[in-house]
Formats: sequence, C-alpha cells, structure tokens
Amino acid sequence: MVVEEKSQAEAMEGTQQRLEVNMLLLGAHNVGKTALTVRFLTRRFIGEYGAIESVYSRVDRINGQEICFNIWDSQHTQKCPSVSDKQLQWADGMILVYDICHRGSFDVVQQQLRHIRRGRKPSSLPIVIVANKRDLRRHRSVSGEEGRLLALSERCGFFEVSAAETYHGALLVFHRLVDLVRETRALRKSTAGVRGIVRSVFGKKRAE
Ligand SMILES: Nc1nc2c(ncn2[C@@H]2O[C@H](COP(=O)(O)OP(=O)(O)OP(=O)(O)O)[C@@H](O)[C@H]2O)c(=O)[nH]1
Repeated sequence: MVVEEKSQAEAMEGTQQRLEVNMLLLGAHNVGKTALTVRFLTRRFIGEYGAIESVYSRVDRINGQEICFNIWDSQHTQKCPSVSDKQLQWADGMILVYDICHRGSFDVVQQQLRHIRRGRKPSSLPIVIVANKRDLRRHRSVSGEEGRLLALSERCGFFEVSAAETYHGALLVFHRLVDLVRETRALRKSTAGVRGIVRSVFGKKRAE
C-alpha cells in the first residue's frame, strides 16, 4: 500500500513542468552579490571575485520539480546606479543586497526599491532583501530591525546572512525567491481565470 502511494506521488512529480526563474541581483558595489551567487552555485567562498557582469544558470530539483535558476549578477557602477528597463523586463524576481557595515549600501537598496516599484506594478515582482556580511556584525551600522522593517513595509522576503561563513544562508535566499515567484505566478493565473469566467458569464448575458 505504502509502495503504491509512493509510486503515485512519483508519477505526479514526473508530470510537473520545469520551472524557469530569472533572478537579478542588485545592490551597491562590494556588498557581496558575486560572493552570494558563487556560494549558491558552487558552495564555496573564494574571497576575491573579478568584476564581470554575468548570467549564470543552474538546474536543481526542489520537492520533485526541476527548477532552472538563471542568475544575473549585476555590477553597480556610478555610470549606471539604477535599474535598467532591460533588467526590469528580464527579471521574474530580484535579490537586493546590502552590507550591514555600510549604511550607504542600505540607502542604495531603498533607492533601487523605489525605482523598481515605479517601473512595475506594486507586488507584481517578488523581491528578497539580503543583509550580507553578518560575520562582521561587530562593525554593524544597519540593525537587523531596520532591514526587517523595510522588507515588511515593501512586502519583500528578508534574510541576514554571511556569504563568507555559510552556504545555508545563500541557499535559503535563492529558494525563498523561487517560492515567491511560484506564488506570484499562481496568483496571476487564478486572477486571469476569474477574469475569464466573469468575461464569459457577462459576455453571454450581454449577447442574450
Ligand atoms: N567578511 C565578509 N566579506 C564578504 C562577504 N561577502 C562578500 N565579502 C567580500 O566583499 C568583497 C566584495 O564582494 P563581491 O561579491 O565582489 O561584491 P559585489 O557586490 O559583487 O561587488 P561588485 O560586483 O563590484 O558590485 C569581497 O572582498 C568579498 O570577499 C561576507 O559575507 N563577509
């Protein structure tokens, strides 16, 4: 009996479609965007990273579903401090990173949030805010509370992590964003479904 149940579950998993998620990492210079990305992709922290803007891909299986992570590790420059239209169009979700020891980087996250919210409908774009460099908390200039409050007021996910210390933190961040993207897509689908029903019912009535 148990064996049968398991094979049914497996059969269901097999029919789940692969989920493709485009994730954009934003934040000020030197906050650890590449370190977090590399941690997630390779489980390693290598200390110094080249200044190359790249899109990385990785396929994982989460709860039986294949997830393709496309991760755009952006570069923050004085020339282009904000979020481009191309980035806004491309991303299914965003990870905004700041350094807990650098208040200026927290300000940059707030500016970028304002820019994103202006560019796309509120709540339509899942975002996770990441307070990085937790291992340096004795030099902290942004409290955990401030980060959490910002995330709460903007309806974003929030994690305080150290890319230098653990793999687990990076894993939580990327997996949480997948969950948020999944929820947003499901919500959009059900809203479209309700709209379709309303249109067909009222459309019919008007035609009668
Ligand atoms: N102590 C500590 N250092 C970190 C952590 N994450 C990153 N760093 C260091 O911070 C520096 C910048 O890291 P990057 O990952 O290159 O930062 P970035 O945001 O990608 O920087 P840009 O690509 O220039 O915008 C490097 O020296 C990293 O070793 C962390 O969690 N703790």
